[in-house]
Amino acid sequence: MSLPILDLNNVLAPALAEGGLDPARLEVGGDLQRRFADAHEVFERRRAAGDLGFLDLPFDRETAGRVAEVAESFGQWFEDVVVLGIGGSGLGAVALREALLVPAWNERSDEVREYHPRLHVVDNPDPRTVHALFERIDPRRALFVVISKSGSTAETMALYLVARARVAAVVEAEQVRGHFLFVTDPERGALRTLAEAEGIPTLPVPANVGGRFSVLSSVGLLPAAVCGIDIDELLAGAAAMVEACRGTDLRANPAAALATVLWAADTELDLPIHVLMAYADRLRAFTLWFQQLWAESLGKVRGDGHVGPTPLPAVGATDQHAQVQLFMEGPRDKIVVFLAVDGSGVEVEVPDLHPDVETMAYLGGAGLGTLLDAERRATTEALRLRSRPSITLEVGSADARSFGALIMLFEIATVYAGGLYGVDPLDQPGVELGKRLTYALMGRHGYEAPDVPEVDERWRIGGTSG
Ligand SMILES: O=P(O)(O)OC[C@H]1O[C@](O)(CO)[C@@H](O)[C@@H]1O
Repeated sequence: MSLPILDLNNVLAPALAEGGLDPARLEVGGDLQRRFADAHEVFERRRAAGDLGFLDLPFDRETAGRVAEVAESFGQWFEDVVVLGIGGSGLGAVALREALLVPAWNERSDEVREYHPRLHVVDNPDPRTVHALFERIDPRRALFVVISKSGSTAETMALYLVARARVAAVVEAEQVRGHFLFVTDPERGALRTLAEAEGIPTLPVPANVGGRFSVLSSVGLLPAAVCGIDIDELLAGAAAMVEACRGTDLRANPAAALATVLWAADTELDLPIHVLMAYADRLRAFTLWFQQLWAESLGKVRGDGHVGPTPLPAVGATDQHAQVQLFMEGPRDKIVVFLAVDGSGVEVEVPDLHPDVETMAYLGGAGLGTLLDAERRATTEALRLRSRPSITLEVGSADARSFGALIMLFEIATVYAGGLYGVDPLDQPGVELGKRLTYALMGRHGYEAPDVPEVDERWRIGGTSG
């Protein structure tokens, strides 16, 4: 199978006239290669300690079989499947649905229904979203898949309670549990306890797989399989990428090259903003999945300093008319990773209706896919001409197999990047304080209300008219 190709030319000298990395530094014996070797050692140590459970997921046939069984039997009894989960427990399902099921991101994807149930993913406890969902679906015909590794995340618990009450209002008491499936830690947490007490079916998130690395566990596989995505292909692509990312030779290990170049871009070239710009609507949600992965894994305290790149999602050609002005002429603090997708299989020809109108004639007879790809190549070249670096990841057709490979590439690169930055990419201590303060504000037992400074009304500006 063909795996994504990582093209580094436009971050290297001489293609980049100014500020490019010297390619010799990436060769065997080069200093970046040696620097990566240290990060690789950390990675291997953690792998041996059993911390990197996400690497085993593509080979876990038992879980894949169980997921397929649940999705094909239980899952197909329903008209609507509603995933309730946030962060790593929701973003992966959306990325898979958008990439592999619905071609256009801005279509009402949840209204596409043929054989499979419609898949909805609710992450935010926004009352308008939740209200609108329950206006559209019939809880008697809906399955709620509650996904939470910890089994305690406030947003997900609240959404579960709402869903539970909505179901209980319209079905017999003994049927309520048949409308729920929990995806959670195999041993711990409130969802696990509840499932055991009430006989609610569950699927596990392995204890050594953290939320943002869990898309290839039941967390992403179940929603994907329910709506007809070929999870075997997805896992086969991911497995091939695990095999491809071994060793310390940057020219033979794409995740190593990606992580090392992005780390060097931040720490040496002063390019701390890492833009992921997909030239396909259907990869927009993937860029949001990447944003969580990169931000939550790498934005950390190290010693007494703070490190971490800022991931910035973008979509071409849309963002050529929004963010590219900034990328071209704004501060030199960005490196763009382009996702180039081969649109083969689907092409829409532009008809040659006005051969005499100069602004339209050249488009006649071309394909929209050809135009989109030309725009990507042109943007890459425009950046290069201004010595603004970019990387291109050619992801092929972005079918289930290559998408699985792409997911694994970024997951492995993230752990490598953690080693390069000298931080633990698997934890997220920075989100705890906000969680505790929310508990306090919501009156959770044992959490004290924060001591908020008095508000000075003079600095609350606006709000009245006339
Ligand atoms: O799966 P859980 O435990 O509900 O957590 C949801 C998300 O919350 C976080 O812990 C913090 O934002 C993420 O890492 C995680 O993906």
